[in-house]
Amino acid sequence: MSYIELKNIEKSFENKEVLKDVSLSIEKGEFVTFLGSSGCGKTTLLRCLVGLENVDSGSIYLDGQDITHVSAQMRGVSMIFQQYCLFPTMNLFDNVSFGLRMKKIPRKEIEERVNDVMTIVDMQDHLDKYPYQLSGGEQQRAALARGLIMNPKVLLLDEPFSAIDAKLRKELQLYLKKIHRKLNMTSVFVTHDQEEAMRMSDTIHLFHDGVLEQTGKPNDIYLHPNSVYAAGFIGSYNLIPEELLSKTNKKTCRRYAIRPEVIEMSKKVYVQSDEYEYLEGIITNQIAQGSVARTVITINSNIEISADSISQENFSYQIGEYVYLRVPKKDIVKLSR
Ligand SMILES: Nc1ncnc2c1ncn2[C@@H]1O[C@H](COP(=O)(O)OP(=O)(O)OP(=O)(O)O)[C@@H](O)[C@H]1O
Repeated sequence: MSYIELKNIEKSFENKEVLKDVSLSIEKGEFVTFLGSSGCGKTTLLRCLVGLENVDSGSIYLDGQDITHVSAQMRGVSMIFQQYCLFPTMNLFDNVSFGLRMKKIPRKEIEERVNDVMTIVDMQDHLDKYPYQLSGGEQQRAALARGLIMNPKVLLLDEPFSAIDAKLRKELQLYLKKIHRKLNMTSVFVTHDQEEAMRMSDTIHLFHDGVLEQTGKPNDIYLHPNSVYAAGFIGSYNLIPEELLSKTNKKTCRRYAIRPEVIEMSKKVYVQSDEYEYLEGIITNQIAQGSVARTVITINSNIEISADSISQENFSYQIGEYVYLRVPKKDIVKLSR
């Protein structure tokens, strides 16, 4: 049995099914992410895991124990929220030690544990400060310390960095990974940001409309999405109808997915080889994305394909220009649904 097992979880709010027969398992020490678009049920599943929501049916096991009906306080799971949820009238020492004080832990032990945990999040010099005296990133680190101090069996993080600017967010992501490696604490992270999920996770569970759509290692999901939804959500795949690729003129519902970065573009017709599929069309847009540039090519006047190249290569092309494309067949993903 895995460290955490969620079995056939169902949950509705006001007759709306939010979680539909969700089953997944998490290993001890793993960093997993629940990824999916807004409203797909990620936070609800996290709240069921921590015990803030009851499931309608299904079971939750932690470390071999059935905790489905165990109260949130008794589960040994800590949750860090998007809003830092620090008490504004308490300094950091009181904020971080709050849970231990509620448990009537002796003062000396509290001081030691606060010191340890504030050293881990690199905030040992801020104990006397109040939340309003801290930056957003510092507040989130203090919230993390408040979760860690309880020595939870599992740390749950609900979009903890979504209110933080892009640069600091990347720093905190690296920081959290470092802490995770150091403490080897089983962690479940919720985000709708695929890049964040790719960067942080050992395993990604991708959700769509209350259903677990795909589970895998970040690179596996990136290279082998199994559905139109997964391909659209991860890696900005181009979705191509079969008749366009195979040149058989077969009209099927089957779709293929191609990542923008595997498409090569040329002003001249390619010499044909069995290893490639070939397309051609007109450049209808160019989008600068820093070091990478995205070119949009319209094929058969109605299908748009994005191709990524390093920005400098892209300078030689113009909107309106006719171009030839080739795609290695090994990089074309056949979608099963
Ligand atoms: N307490 C509640 N009462 C009624 N509906 C709810 C409640 N909590 C969540 N929902 C609904 O359940 C659905 C899933 O919500 P949830 O917060 O789990 O989604 P999410 O994937 O975490 O989205 P986001 O990324 O926007 O937070 C949404 O339609 C939401 O409106």
